Amino acid sequence: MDKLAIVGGARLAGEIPVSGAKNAALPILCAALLTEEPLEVENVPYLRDVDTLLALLARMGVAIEREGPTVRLQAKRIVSPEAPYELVKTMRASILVLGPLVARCHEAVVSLPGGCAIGARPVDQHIKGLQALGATVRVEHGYIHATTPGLRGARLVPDLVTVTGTENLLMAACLAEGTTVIENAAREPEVSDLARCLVAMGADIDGIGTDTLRVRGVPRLHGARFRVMPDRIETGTYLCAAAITGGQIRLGQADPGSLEAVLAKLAEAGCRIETGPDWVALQAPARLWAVDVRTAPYPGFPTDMQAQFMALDTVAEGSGVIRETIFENRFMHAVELQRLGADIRIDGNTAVVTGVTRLEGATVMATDLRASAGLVVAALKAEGETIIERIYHLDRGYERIEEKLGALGAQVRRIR
Ligand SMILES: CC(=O)N[C@H]1[C@@H](OP(=O)(O)OP(=O)(O)OC[C@H]2O[C@@H](n3ccc(=O)[nH]c3=O)[C@H](O)[C@@H]2O)O[C@H](CO)[C@@H](O)[C@@H]1O
Ligand SMILES: C=C(OP(=O)(O)O)C(=O)O
Repeated sequence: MDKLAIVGGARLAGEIPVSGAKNAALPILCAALLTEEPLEVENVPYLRDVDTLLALLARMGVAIEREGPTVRLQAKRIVSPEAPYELVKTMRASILVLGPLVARCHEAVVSLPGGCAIGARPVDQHIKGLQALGATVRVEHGYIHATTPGLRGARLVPDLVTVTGTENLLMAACLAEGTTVIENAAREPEVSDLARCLVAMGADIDGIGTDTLRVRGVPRLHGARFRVMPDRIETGTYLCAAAITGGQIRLGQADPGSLEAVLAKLAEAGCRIETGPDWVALQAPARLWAVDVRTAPYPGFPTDMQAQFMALDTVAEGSGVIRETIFENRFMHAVELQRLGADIRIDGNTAVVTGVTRLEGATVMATDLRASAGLVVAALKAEGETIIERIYHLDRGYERIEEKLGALGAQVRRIR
């Protein structure tokens, strides 16, 4: 298993480009299931999760060609509307094939994703929504079996804000007969990116970017070409990496408008932030101030940036209170940060982080994707060498991470 070795202390400086967003690319690639015509998706990042999803789509009979960051998919005929446990267990986002398969094939058999390091993560709201659209759904032996004579539009009100739940129901609604209204919809920019791709494919969707999506079903969707938005979480992670080292960086091909809550917190921590239409630059102070963070659905502070900010607070001036409101078990990085010398007290969903003047390199274990990102941020500041084990988590979501950090002057190498 690959490991990452980071020698902390280098001040990050320079410019790198942001990759396409994992969490937008995954649902958009699944949208290819909704049409027999070709869908050409640009700016698709090279990530393990993308490989997993493309393998799953290929199994279903989707023809796939990849040329650099462009992926061309054509689902002329779906040979098997099934997503097996072996693939779904390695990537929860595989659940995103459920809505498109039910809409297009009128049947689907998709493994339940199961729990994962950050929480139970049930998919009851996906199922409830599909039932309201006229699917018969039963869960048996760990699989969701859904069938329908044809979906019909309905008013859907999920009990909570769910990102992939909204995406699944949005894709299903595009081919349902009549109008669907999704209230309490997730407003994450990745949901809007998917919606814009669906519109490019001929879907009729109003309310994009709001919490009420109105979809007038159409009999068929057609092919399209679509460019995936920049990854706001990757952007935020590199900004944190620069911030903790007292650095100065510029990120190109970015979308600063999609990460206002994160930029505001970095400014509160003492960083100077400048933005342009497709770039963001950060200049860090010699020492950061600790900031409080409370995760919330968009436009609130993203849970996917919580670990990276916990890392910042470990060496900041003062104390920061971090509240995780989305996932019930997303503080796995705290114990690993303590191994580097951090002062963190956990009480339920709250972590109180008191800044220390130095962290020390140690061997730590990555437990999930963003926990790993938090450890990378901390390791860049820690004195001496930090070895991060199990970095396959990082490879799920960060394209060429050691190359990008290296280009900014970090001392980082992959141990194979
Ligand atoms: C591939 C992708 O886009 N992943 C993102 C997506 O995950 P994902 O879409 O899985 O997260 P959700 O928005 O669905 O989860 C939000 C909360 O709702 C709960 N819930 C969700 C669905 C459901 O049917 N029942 C239920 O109880 C979850 O357990 C969680 O506590 O949004 C999360 C929250 O921004 C991000 O951290 C993930 O990076
Ligand atoms: C939690 C994440 O991904 P997933 O929903 O695929 O587990 C993430 O991107 O931080």
